Amino acid sequence: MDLKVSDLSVARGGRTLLETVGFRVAAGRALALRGPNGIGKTSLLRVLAGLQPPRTGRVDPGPDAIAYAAHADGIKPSLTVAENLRFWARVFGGPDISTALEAYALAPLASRPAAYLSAGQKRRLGLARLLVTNRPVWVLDEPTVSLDRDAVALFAESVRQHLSQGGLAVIATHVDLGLDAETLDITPFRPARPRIDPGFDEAFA
Ligand SMILES: Nc1ncnc2c1ncn2[C@@H]1O[C@H](COP(=O)(O)OP(=O)(O)OP(=O)(O)O)[C@@H](O)[C@H]1O
Repeated sequence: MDLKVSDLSVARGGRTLLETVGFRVAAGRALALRGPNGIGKTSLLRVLAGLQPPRTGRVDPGPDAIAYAAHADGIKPSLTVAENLRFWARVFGGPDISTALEAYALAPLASRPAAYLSAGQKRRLGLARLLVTNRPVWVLDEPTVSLDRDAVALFAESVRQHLSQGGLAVIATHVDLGLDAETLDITPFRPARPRIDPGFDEAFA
């Protein structure tokens, strides 16, 4: 399955950030989104994931094919690491959690409540969640923030595995992830003149 984005306009807080965004990511490929702070990378990813509507344009396939991982990873603090993963596996109809635990070296932490995890451990749990979603399109916002070098390597290996199984990934990042990814700088999609759209109903902002 390929991801096709066409003629997308992205707004945040009533302001159009990006216009006529278009790209295609083939199955088995990763795309790294680049651009300066505040350009609209997170906002674009939120549109891809269906968390906010585009002003114009299309994303194919829709949110049901997409697993999104961002800063607030939807981790339930009172559940343990294993319980969090089992919960998501049930919600998404995904596989057994053992692969996810192993991929992010989380087995020693399996019975620890998520509330007690360090920032990097939380991030590993949020990324491990992708592996129990069974979804082909990964949309990742700064996935390596808080990760140490070993964890970045685990992440890169996990993405490689996903791609080798026919998945694809769109990753907003400021760092080189060591992946064989194409790069798209979204700066040219900034509107030439500022556009305010006070009437635009930005649901789920
Ligand atoms: N809820 C919101 N309401 C209004 N404006 C917002 C909201 N969230 C973000 N913005 C603004 O929208 C613009 C784009 O933000 P976004 O987070 O998409 O940028 P980014 O490219 O991901 O930045 P960074 O590289 O710093 O993560 C910024 O100017 C930001 O201040």
